Amino acid sequence: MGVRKQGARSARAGSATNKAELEQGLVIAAHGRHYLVQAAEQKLNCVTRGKKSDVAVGDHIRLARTSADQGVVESIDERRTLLYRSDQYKSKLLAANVDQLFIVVATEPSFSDDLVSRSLVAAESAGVSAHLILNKTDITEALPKTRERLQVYARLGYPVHEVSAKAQPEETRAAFMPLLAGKSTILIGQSGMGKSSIINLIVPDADIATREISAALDTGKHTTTFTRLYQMEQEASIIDSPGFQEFGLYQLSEGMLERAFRDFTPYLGKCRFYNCHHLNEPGCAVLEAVQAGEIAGMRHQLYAQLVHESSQTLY
Ligand SMILES: Nc1nc2c(ncn2[C@@H]2O[C@H](COP(=O)(O)OP(=O)(O)OP(=O)(O)O)[C@@H](O)[C@H]2O)c(=O)[nH]1
Ligand SMILES: [Zn+2]
Repeated sequence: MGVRKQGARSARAGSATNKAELEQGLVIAAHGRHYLVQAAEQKLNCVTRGKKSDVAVGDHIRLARTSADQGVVESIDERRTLLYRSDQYKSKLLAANVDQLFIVVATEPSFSDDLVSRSLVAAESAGVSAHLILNKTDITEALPKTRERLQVYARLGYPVHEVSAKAQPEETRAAFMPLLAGKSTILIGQSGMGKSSIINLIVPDADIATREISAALDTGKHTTTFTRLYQMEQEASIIDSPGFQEFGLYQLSEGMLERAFRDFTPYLGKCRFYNCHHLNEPGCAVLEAVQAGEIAGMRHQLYAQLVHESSQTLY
């Protein structure tokens, strides 16, 4: 998919400075500074120069070969989108060039609204569309309450798809396929939501591919601790990322934050002060909407927390 050789003379060790001589590749897995890259005919184990690790899974890169199955990343092609999170000290790239983010939640165990909203904010600010996948709908006792919890996101226009990877595998597969065709999709979710079960349903050879990638990158047995990309039919690709407990967004400025909250959009520009922070200013249209119940209090609290985080950035 989109991988082709650049010119007949492919690059040899260190000799390639001309872009046209470099080979093109797609980064399909990342582990520290080691990347597995799908080049024209084979997968290559690549490293970056120096200490840089600014390559993301999903990146289209130019590489110079250093041996039959190894190479050095020389440049990264312009990205359509880039999803990343960050803490106070540094940012961590999640995936490049994805079209959509699927957030997997479940009836059980309970999911975190904080992580869901943070993921949505990351998607909004990256220009990536976001969908919620509600898995384990077969656990009927917990279904009404979970649906109710997801209403806040559905009202904002985020599609919520109900599936049951275990109880209705065929229906689940059928529900996913049209959503994936022609797109690059990243799946994220907290541990236990059923993300692996879903990946195994929609990517038939996921286990084998993961073992191969793990062996090639020499990651040992910890097969789920790295992000990987599966290329599928119908020009679709799926990125599976390891579960995480935190989703720092320290990189987002206040201006980016207010725009990443869809619920704020109707009120922006309507506050008494043109430079309103929407935190405690008099005449703030956003705060009035929170008081009137038009914006969920939980969403505004997260906004305030993220504004606080963005002021703590040390890089
Ligand atoms: N009842 C029910 N259980 C499910 C469903 N899908 C997955 N599970 C179960 O939920 C548990 C977690 O599923 P996984 O697919 O391992 O979840 P995960 O999100 O990948 O979790 P980690 O591997 O910890 O990251 C397993 O015991 C699955 O069998 C479902 O649709 N219904
Ligand atoms: Zn305001």
